[in-house]
Amino acid sequence: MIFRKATFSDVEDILKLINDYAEQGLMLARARNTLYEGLREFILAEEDGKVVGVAALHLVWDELAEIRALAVHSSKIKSGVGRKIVDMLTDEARELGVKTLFALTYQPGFFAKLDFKEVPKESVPHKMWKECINCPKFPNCDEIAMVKEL
Ligand SMILES: CC(=O)SCCNC(=O)CCNC(=O)[C@H](O)C(C)(C)COP(=O)(O)OP(=O)(O)OC[C@H]1O[C@@H](n2cnc3c(N)ncnc32)[C@H](O)[C@@H]1OP(=O)(O)O
Repeated sequence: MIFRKATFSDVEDILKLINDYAEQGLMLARARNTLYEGLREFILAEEDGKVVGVAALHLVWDELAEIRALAVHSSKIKSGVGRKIVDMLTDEARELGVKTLFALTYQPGFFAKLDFKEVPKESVPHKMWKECINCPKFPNCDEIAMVKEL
């Protein structure tokens, strides 16, 4: 398995991976245009030419960044792919000077394993929510806020 930055030729595979889970209500769906615009944020896992895992590091504000769009193919669940991708994005965040890394998720147990702590949504910086207005669930967010101080 190799872990690498995403390129244009990965877009359709990434969309399918994310949006299949979105249909099950496990994560938010992505539109093709936003994926192109944010393509440089993505790291993926590839095995036998197939994309089997993906996630993005999104910079939000001064020293603040988000792990988003994390998805591992069902055939590779619980084999360390998600951890490896989030660890790589965490290293990248550190290099950039990020001090607070967060995720909004329905999988707090996974993020807890990676030393993220659950926090009350009201306690997180307002800047963290600046893109929520574009979310179909706004203002009724039911995701859990997980934070890791770097
Ligand atoms: C910010 C966001 O994008 S939230 C969206 C998250 N994505 C989804 O829910 C889509 C569907 N789910 C998935 O794609 C995967 O199950 C993921 C991304 C949640 C986890 O990826 P995996 O590659 O299976 O996790 P990985 O194998 O690296 O697990 C790391 C550790 O977390 C544990 N773990 C994995 N998933 C979970 C979970 N859902 N709940 C609790 N613990 C978990 C593993 O057992 C492992 O523990 P260990 O180190 O003690 O062995």
